[in-house]
Amino acid sequence: MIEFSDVGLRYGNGPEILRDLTFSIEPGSFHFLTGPSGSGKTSLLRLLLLALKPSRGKVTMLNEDVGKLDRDSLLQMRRHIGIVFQEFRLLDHLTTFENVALPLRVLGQPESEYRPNVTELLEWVGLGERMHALPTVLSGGEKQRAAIARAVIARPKILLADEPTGNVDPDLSSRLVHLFAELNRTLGMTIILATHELPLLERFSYPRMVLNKGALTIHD
Ligand SMILES: Nc1ncnc2c1ncn2[C@@H]1O[C@H](COP(=O)(O)OP(=O)(O)OP(=O)(O)O)[C@@H](O)[C@H]1O
Repeated sequence: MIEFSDVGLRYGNGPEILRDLTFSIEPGSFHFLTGPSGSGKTSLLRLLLLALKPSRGKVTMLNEDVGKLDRDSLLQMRRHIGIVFQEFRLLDHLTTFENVALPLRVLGQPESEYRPNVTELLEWVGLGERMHALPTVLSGGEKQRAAIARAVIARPKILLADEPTGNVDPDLSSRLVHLFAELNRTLGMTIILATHELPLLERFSYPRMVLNKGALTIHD
C-alpha cells in the first residue's frame, strides 16, 4: 500500500532531517508514529500526504510511483488520503454538518445524496445532536470527532493523524484512539497516527514507527 525506498528529506539547503527511510505499510494496518520533538514526525506525515516531495529516494503509494505522477494524478491520489490535525482545522463559520460535508461538496456531490451519509457518520462519532452547532461551541473532544468525521467522509484508503489527541483531556485521548481503531477494524482503513503520549502507546498494542534523529525503525 505504501512503500518508501531510501527516502531522504531536506528543507531547502538545510541538513537532511529524514534519512534513508525504507519501509512498507500493509493495507488495513494501524501504526503509531512516535519519536522525540523535532525528530521529523510531521515531515514524514507531509510526505505521506503528498504535500512534500522527497529530496531523494522513491515513494510508492497504492501501487504508483508518486514521483512519476503528474499534477492531476497526484490530486487523484490525494483523494485516497485523509488527515486529522492536532488543532482540528474546522471552519468556524460552517456548522459541524457543513464542515463534515465539505469534502463531498468539493467532489460535486449534491446535498440530497450526501445528507444521509453525513448524518449517519456524525451519529456514529457521537455528534448526532451537535450537527447544527458551530465548531466554536464544541468541546475539544467534540471538535476532534468532527475533524475525524470530515477526514473519513469520502472514505479514504489511508488515514493520517498528527498528534490528534494533543488538544484534548488525557482521559478523552484513548476514546479518540478507540474511534481510529474502529475505523481501522470496521472499514479496513490503513492508519498512521503520530503521538508522543506514552499512555496511549502503552494502552494500544499497535506497531510503532519510531523516528530518532531522522532515522526510522519499526517495532511490531
Ligand atoms: N518548513 C520547514 N523548513 C525548514 N525546516 C523545517 C520545516 N519544517 C520542519 N523543519 C525542521 O525539520 C525538523 C523536523 O520537524 P518536524 O516538525 O517534522 O518534527 P516533529 O517530530 O513533528 O516535531 P514535534 O513533535 O515537535 O512536532 C525540525 O528540525 C524542524 O525544525
